[in-house]
Amino acid sequence: MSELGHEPDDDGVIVLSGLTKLYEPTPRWMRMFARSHLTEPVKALDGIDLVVRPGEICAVVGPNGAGKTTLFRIIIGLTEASSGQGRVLGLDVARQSEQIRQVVGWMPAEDRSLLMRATVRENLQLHGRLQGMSRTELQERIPYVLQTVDLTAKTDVVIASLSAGMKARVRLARALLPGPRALILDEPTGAVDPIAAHDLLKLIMDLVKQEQLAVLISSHRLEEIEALQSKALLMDGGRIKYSGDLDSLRQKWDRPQLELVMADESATRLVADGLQAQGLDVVVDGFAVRCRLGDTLTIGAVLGRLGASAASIQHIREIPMPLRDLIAQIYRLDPAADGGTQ
Ligand SMILES: Nc1ncnc2c1ncn2[C@@H]1O[C@H](COP(=O)(O)OP(=O)(O)OP(=O)(O)O)[C@@H](O)[C@H]1O
Repeated sequence: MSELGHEPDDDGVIVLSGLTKLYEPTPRWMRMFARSHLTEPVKALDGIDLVVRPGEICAVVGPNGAGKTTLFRIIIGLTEASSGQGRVLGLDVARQSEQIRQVVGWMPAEDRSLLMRATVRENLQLHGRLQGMSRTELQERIPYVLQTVDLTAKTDVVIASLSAGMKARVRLARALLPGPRALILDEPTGAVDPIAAHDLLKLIMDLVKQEQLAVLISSHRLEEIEALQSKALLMDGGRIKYSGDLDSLRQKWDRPQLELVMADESATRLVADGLQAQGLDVVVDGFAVRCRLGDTLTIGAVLGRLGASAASIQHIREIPMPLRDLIAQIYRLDPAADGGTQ
């Protein structure tokens, strides 16, 4: 085992196994003092297994309360797991959180963690010092991380005057300060407009490639997750609904739409009627007819049954399901999806 506890036969940077978190009810005596309290235990995580390797992005997706933030907080040692094991580069999340924070960059969801009246440099200096970095280290590292996130020109500007996109990049720069091997990004584009969000994600993808970082990222914007070409961990009520790459998820659950385009209205009507006669739900849009085939029908069989009217079809294409529909389908329809594959 190396200085960092890395085990040579283990290629996962982040390795979680059977991670469980139970938030206990607030003790009775404390309830009257607490702003909010729990009367029942809450199982926020229930047996989470995950491996994220160097150069890999894993998107953690789930509705509010699914357990995403709890998972992240356990990895960086802000919350203790109730059972199971978590390792980052072989370091134990429960016992070695200080060392873990030196190899993991954490980007929290909100700007609240930034000092609004201090400059970008002052924010990074404060954060670095709190993380135990020396002044000399910071003198070298701050210009480097600001250049990485393209904020050199804003080094001595106060945070309050920056756009939401720039503030997000400051939070990313802060996560990069220790020269991390892994990044944990909680809703990095939450308050950011779509163009700045696109640039931020592009930056993250380039960084992952160049520095072979292992990344865990949560986002409610599923189109962003698709663009990241990441693995996905779908969570619900603290449990895994699916774990694996997006291509396999598509292969397993995608029910693409079939679009047939004809040259005129009468041909369109004929084809639409022919599809309806096969029991398909049909949408007509101009001279295009769209339908989903379901699990059992093939395009060949459908066209064969259309008979002579198939000759009037000018163009056929399959339209993949948008990722949000695909994921919604997994959450809605498929209890058997629980646990998925790695
Ligand atoms: N400190 C806490 N004490 C008690 N319960 C908590 C605490 N933090 C989270 N929970 C509960 O644990 C569950 C998971 O919450 P968590 O914040 O991890 O989910 P999330 O997926 O990050 O949600 P969101 O998308 O809303 O941020 C929820 O039921 C939440 O109410």
